[in-house]
Amino acid sequence: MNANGQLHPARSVKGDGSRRRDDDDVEGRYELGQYGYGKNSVKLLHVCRDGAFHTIREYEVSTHLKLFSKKDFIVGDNKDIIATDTQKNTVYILAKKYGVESPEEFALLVCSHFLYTYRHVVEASVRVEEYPWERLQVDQQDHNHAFIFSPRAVRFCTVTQKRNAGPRIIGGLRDLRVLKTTQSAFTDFIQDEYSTLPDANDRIFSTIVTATWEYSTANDVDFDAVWKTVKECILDQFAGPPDTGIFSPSVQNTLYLAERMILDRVEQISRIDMAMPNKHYFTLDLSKFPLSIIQGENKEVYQPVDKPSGIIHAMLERKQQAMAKL
Ligand SMILES: O=c1[nH]c(=O)c2[nH]c(=O)[nH]c2[nH]1
Repeated sequence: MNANGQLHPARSVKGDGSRRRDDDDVEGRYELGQYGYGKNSVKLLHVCRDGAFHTIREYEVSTHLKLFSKKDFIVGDNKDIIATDTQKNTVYILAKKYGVESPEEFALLVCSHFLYTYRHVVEASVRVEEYPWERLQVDQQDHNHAFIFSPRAVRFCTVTQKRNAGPRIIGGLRDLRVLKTTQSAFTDFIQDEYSTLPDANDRIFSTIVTATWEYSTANDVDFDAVWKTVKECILDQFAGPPDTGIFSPSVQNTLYLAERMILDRVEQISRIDMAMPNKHYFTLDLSKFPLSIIQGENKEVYQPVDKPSGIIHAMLERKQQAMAKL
């Protein structure tokens, strides 16, 4: 606490209360645009020990701060800098003091710590990426303290908070790679002098899904449950029931239906943005080879082609009147 009884002195305010303006270009010719600094990828393993039953969460945490003053950039005055090394230490200390809940809750905690502790921080942004550890099962029984890395999809979030404003919480999922061998077609598209792709009534559909979504609130959200629901909706719309599957007329339509299902299921999500590259598995025309080698139509051997890939993306958001009702 300082002499004025302030818990957290506003460090960019001079003794006489006026703001320092020594952060403009000396000759007034240029203006600094977006700026900020922080620590990327602070690696953290948190172990929660409940007797013999242990739970882990492993994160990479990136912290970014925007300070009121730009004097560190412009005149080389470091007095306002919260060193990136200090930011790294803060991540560990907060994890030790308060534990590690979901990525979103931990990011909210780190953001509010920086804004509360340093009055000259005008914006804090924290990204958390979670390592996909799953509890090991032995003979269908959960292991007390052993885990297996199951990289089915990477979970991440970004929380950004400006001083005197609520947090903006973005949840995310990436690297969810899926493939199905039927129930996908692509027909009826423009055929003109530039086209060579024939209609496909039954093709392989494979993609690597990325999704990011924005929460309209931080209150009473079970972030872990929401992440699972988002993943389930995407898989549901991609795969459908185990015996029959679900028909996809295009990547576009499958992507849209997944987004719609997510907005239907999770009312705290205000918008969702998804990208699905079309990872091509081309049908090989083997008809020119002798019949003694090739028996009938080839529906077994495909050619995976990584690049180029199609890329389909769309953002779906609630209309304003629907938001007002929430
Ligand atoms: O689902 C698809 N959407 C497209 O826009 C497209 N374009 C393409 O060549 N193949 C596909 N598949």
